[in-house]
Amino acid sequence: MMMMGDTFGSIGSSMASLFFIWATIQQIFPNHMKIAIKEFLLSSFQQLCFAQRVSDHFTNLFSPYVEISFPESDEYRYNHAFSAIETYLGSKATEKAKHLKGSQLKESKGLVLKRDEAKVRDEYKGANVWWEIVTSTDGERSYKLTFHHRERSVITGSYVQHVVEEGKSIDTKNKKTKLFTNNPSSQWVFSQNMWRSIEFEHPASFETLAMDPEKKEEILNDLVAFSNGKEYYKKIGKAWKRGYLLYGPPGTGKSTMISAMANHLNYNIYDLELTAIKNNSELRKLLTATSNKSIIVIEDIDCSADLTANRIKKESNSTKEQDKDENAVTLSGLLNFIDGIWSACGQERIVVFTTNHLEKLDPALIRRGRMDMHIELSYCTYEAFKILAKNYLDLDDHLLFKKIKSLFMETKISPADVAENLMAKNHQIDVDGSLNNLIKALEKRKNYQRSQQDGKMKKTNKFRIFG
Ligand SMILES: Nc1ncnc2c1ncn2[C@@H]1O[C@H](COP(=O)(O)OP(=O)(O)OP(=O)(O)O)[C@@H](O)[C@H]1O
Repeated sequence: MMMMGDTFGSIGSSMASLFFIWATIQQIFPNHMKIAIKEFLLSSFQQLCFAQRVSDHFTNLFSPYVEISFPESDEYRYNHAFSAIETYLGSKATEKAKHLKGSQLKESKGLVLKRDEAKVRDEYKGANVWWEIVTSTDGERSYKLTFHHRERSVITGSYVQHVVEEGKSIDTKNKKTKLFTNNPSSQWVFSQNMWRSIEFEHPASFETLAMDPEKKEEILNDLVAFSNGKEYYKKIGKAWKRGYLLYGPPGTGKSTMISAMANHLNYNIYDLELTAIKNNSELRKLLTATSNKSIIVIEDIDCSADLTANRIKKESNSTKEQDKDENAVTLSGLLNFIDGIWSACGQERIVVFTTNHLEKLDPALIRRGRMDMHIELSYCTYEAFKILAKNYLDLDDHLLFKKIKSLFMETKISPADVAENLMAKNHQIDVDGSLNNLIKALEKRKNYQRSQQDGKMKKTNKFRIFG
């Protein structure tokens, strides 16, 4: 197969020879003969170029090979297929490669070893293909894929897609997760700078999350089924997204669970601060700028903007409501994103709302189908305590566990407060000290809850006597 580079190479060497001959002629022949020789040489060179082009044309016409090119940028935009191909080829059989390249990128989890060879052969469903990186004269890089024309349907039908998807999935596995927060619109520059991000390094995991093991298993299975559900969502014709509503008192692990979700799935987190958004149009721009494989979080949704107002009241005053739509983030704006047309703009998105006050939320916002799973995170149970004891004290059992178990049955305490008592002082684990601290805290709380209960009882009795 004749390649473009080869053509330039052979024309270049012919030109060099011509210049050499011309320099020799200049010294040997008289002037009148030089002109005739020059004309002869020029016409020979033109014929040579023409012959070369014709030869290339015929070589390509009769060559059984097909080539596809994947340039690094396409119409001034970065071509993401290029980097996916690069990752895929880089990861291909590094153990067999003789030339490797090691790099530690800022956004990558560890040292990455890649194959560093210009040409790579690959095999797919019995078909052989060759990849080569080529650089044009103006420095533009592209990947050239060559294969036999009889494999055309398998290569264009599924191989190319397989390479791009595999490359993207390797990138996702290696990539560090990020935590994004929205900037106020005064800082946006032509749809840029909407979000600022930092590396997300929270160590939370489902293993260390203290909650009922069965419930935890159910959530974990749901998340995994979601992330593997591409074909399923396509089949049923629904946007590939899922909503989780996390509710419960403060310190029960709602934020910790979001971190565990992100770490488990390797998704980015977009922490959406609704109070920094002026209207629905800004909300829409922000949400469409989020990436796939991400968790969009609105924490304390009951406190975020005016989303809890009664819709019946709104409907009775629709013109006022329209004005408001343009000047504020409204419930309808948010609902529109969650399951309206905008939700289909992205793939593989999880939306999480958290609240301490479930009763304050508009039922439209949390109805099933929008928020697919309602997860209650509640006070610490003995089962949850055992997970915290394992995390903080590396302990499966202890003499004091029996007493602690009976106290948990009568006392409401958040996992955050339990964790606080078990936490090592000066990084030295002190099992007895920590467990005794916890027992004291539980007893104190038990007495407080009893006195509250007694107070309530007295009030009710007073009411009965004088009522
Ligand atoms: N279920 C839990 N499992 C493990 N640790 C927990 C759990 N709940 C709370 N904690 C600990 O308590 C701290 C506070 O918890 P977290 O912020 O997740 O609670 P929250 O429910 O989001 O609270 P808030 O409603 O006040 O935002 C965490 O950093 C974590 O150490």
